[in-house]
Amino acid sequence: MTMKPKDFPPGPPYLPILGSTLFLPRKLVHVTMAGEWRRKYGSVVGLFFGHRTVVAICGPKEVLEVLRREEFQVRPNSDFFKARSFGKKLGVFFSDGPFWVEQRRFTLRHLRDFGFGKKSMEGFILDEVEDTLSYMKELKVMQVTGLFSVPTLNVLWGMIAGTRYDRNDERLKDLLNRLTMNFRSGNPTGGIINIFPILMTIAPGLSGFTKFKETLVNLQNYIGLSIKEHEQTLDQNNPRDLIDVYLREMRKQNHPDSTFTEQGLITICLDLFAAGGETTTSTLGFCLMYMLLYPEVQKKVRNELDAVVGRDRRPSLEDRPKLPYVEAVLTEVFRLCSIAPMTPPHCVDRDTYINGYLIPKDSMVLVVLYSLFQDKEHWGDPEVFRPERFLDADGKLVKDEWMIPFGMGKRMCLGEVLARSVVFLFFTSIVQEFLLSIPEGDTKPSTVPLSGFTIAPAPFRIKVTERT
Ligand code: HEM
Repeated sequence: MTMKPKDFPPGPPYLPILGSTLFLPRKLVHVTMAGEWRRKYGSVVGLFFGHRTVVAICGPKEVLEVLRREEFQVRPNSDFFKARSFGKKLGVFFSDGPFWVEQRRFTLRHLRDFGFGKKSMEGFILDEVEDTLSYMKELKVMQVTGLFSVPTLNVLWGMIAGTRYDRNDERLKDLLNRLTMNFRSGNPTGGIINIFPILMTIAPGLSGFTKFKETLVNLQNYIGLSIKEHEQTLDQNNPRDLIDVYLREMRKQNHPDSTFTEQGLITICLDLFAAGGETTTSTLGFCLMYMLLYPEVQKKVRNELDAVVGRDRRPSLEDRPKLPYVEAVLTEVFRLCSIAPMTPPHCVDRDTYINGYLIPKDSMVLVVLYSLFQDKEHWGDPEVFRPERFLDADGKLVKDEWMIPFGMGKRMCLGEVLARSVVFLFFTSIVQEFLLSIPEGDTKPSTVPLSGFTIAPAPFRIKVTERT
């Protein structure tokens, strides 16, 4: 029988072996955690995944506190998470300690060199924007799901591997579809396999692990192939992309304790691929959805773009400070849609306390960002789409400390600058170029999202009409 430690936070019932598993909601876990559970048990909720102690942080004040405190910045030692990185803690997403510090710093620094936060990143993105606009012009009516998958991936892959793919590349389409299925089949707790890693061995088919593994191996091979090509053409003095600089570092640090290995490189590429593609694509999908649902907001965005940018050139990142209404709309989409309603699981590296409750060493910590974005007391009408909440009486953008869709502190998203830039440039260029509407005969898109590791819009179609 699982023993509840003294001072462990209250939470749903738990059973021998199964722990609290039966009482976990199947879909949109974060909604139950920030709503029903917070009301019933408080902001810090204790759970058991099998024998493992787990704590869900369901209140805004506590979320901000946990993201600031040092002891919460490690990742759980999970066989399932390690299954995606050759049975080890590699890459950036699920690693920690000095290994993570070195790899995160290196990745961030070199992505910056190849375009993060600099003009050259804008060039990568704008090429993809033009390609997408031509595609939309041709189709006129289209499914939004999938519309942005290849272009957003191309931006990322351009910086990582120096290549871009055609929208119709069959192998890439297949990989993206599988990746999306993996994303949708899990949930931010890591899902059933994370709770019972034994399922990977005793019921791989039934638990979904076989499919997960198949996609993973496909992706690893895909990345591995690109690494081999880079190895053959590497010029140490003229690195072309992230893979080149990583290979150069591997050769430089050629000793057994080096954190730079080929498996490590594959995992970093996989992390960026998985963390960056689906999230940015879904955000853009939601942006378009809200433009269909709120035509008056769409009109205001277009008016602001016409006044500030005009129609003779595309919006650029330099325009951002002059477009407060656009920024308010994007912030409201980030708030209301909560693409990452929970961070990937954190963990504690020592016994610690929050609100007087014990969080035992090695407990998994689920951080519900959604609780910040939906707090009634803070927002008044959190369920309403109202970009004006981020503008003051003079129409200037108002910063809100609770708007942390990319997390906060040491583990905060490594791709924030890139993601915000991609979303801004695609969104503004599309609204500048087209009038967006619901296709004749279609019903209004549903704002009820699809569940998964992250949140995605349910499929809907859009009609684009070129402006005269
Ligand atoms: C709208 C898009 C995105 C959103 C909302 C988002 C959100 C987040 C959040 C909430 C975290 C977790 C922070 C934590 O664990 O406390 C995270 C981590 C991370 N994100 Fe993003 N992200 C987005 C796009 C991207 C992109 C484009 C990339 C890649 C270039 C990326 C790479 C990562 C990585 C590598 C981590 C793990 C960082 C670490 O553990 O040190 N993300 N992201």
